[in-house]
Amino acid sequence: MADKEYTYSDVSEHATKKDLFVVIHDKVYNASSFIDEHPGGEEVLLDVGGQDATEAFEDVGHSDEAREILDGLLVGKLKRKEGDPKPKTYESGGSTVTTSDSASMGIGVYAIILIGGVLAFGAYKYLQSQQESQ
Ligand code: HEM
Repeated sequence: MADKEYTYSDVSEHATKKDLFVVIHDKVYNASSFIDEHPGGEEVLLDVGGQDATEAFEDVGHSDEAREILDGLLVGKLKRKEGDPKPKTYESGGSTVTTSDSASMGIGVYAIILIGGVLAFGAYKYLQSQQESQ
């Protein structure tokens, strides 16, 4: 059953509390048995019912336990057709994507510190040579 393929339009037909499919990382999950137990409430799950919930799910930073529950709800995988919405937020199939942004920020900060250091050293050397020539 878990290797059944669903298109977006198949998934979008399951958007009620008793029959609730969500797509996360191109896999299709039936969340209706879990919705009453969801610590984040039923409202958020109903909001993404029948749609791609990858971004909403990853934004919350769900635990490994949440991912295990997800495994148990798997009903199939998503079959993409041309014109379907693009997969959301993940490029490498990994779980966290926002890290690349902060990594490049980090390099920028180091570059500024490095340039500042080089300039300060140059100024120090320059003043030293001025003093020596007096
Ligand atoms: C079928 C998919 C989902 C499963 C199996 C699931 C499971 C869980 C679990 C087990 C927790 C407890 C904390 C943790 O272990 O991370 C949790 C918390 C939470 N979930 Fe989900 N979740 C799903 C989808 C979503 C979606 C689509 C949203 C949309 C925003 C969402 C929003 C939240 C929020 C806000 C919390 C935090 C609640 C709190 O700490 O008060 N969840 N979820």
